[in-house]
Amino acid sequence: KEAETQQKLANVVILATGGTIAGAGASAANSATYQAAKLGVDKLIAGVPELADLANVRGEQVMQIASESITNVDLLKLAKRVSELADSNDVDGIVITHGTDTLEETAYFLNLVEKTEKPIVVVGSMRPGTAMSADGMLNLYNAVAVASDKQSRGKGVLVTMNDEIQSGRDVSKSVNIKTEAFKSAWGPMGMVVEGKSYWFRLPAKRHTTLSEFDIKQISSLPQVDIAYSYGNVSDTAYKALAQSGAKAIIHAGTGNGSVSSRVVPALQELHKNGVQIIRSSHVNQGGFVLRNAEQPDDKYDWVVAHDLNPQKARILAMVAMTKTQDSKELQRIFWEY
Ligand SMILES: NC(=O)C[C@H](N)C(=O)O
Repeated sequence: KEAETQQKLANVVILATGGTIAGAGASAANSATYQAAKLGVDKLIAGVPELADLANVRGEQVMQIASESITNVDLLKLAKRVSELADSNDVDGIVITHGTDTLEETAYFLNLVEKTEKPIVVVGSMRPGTAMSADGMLNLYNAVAVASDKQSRGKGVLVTMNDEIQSGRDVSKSVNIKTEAFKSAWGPMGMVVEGKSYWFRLPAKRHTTLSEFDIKQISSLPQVDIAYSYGNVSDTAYKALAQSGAKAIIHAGTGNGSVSSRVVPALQELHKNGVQIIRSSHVNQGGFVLRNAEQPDDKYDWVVAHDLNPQKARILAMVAMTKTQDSKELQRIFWEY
């Protein structure tokens, strides 16, 4: 009987990378003061025995770090392992446990480069497992539920936090401390409640199998950096980033991705020297940057990130620049993904 149920259940692999979901604090009252990336994947799985009701689950520790320390090399390593597993006949779905600080970047990266319809779900927690009302157990349970559900196939990389199913493209950490941290300007795709998914919308942007990018063809990522804008900003950071080798600079602009008159000349100069300038917005609840609004992008040959926040724009620019250095092509890619 047991063997029969095992056969019917989906095979889900949990790839653990660290983060608060694997964190531990000194006491149950420590919901914000703790060390991330302490618990191994076997302990995470053992902590939620109910996972066995949802799927045949096995774990792999890909790395053990807080997500603010993830590098491009780590990102490639993780994505390549996801791709190998997705190609394997005995894997139906993949869950990635991840710190929440850069979870949105990893989820978007995988959404762009993984050539599979199999569900890939990225999940984290806002409180360590040792804290009162820890959110990691339920988030992980929900992630495995979504990853083992056939309905989740072909919907792009997903994120399950706080009972919501979010698109890995759209979702962003919008609040810290609170468990309702992950929001998307375009709303969640669905809900997951007591192990069952309820879907309401689909992503309109190209992803996974419909993406022109493939992790199997990517062995390194170009240097793309972000410069933050504010009143009284100078061009120092932009120039320094270019000097350190940035192939593109994401302008984390005010409002509509506006650029201070003190910075415009430097950006024109940097672009003449081959650095792509990509205008995004750092407003909190979803920027919306349009070409030639605020700045004459056609004239300067700059690119706009549209609704992508600066950190997501960096991910797309890196992926796009593995294939093209042409600003028109980059702009097409920014509209389509
Ligand atoms: N809630 C978290 O996971 C935060 C942690 N700093 C991380 O990203 O690894």
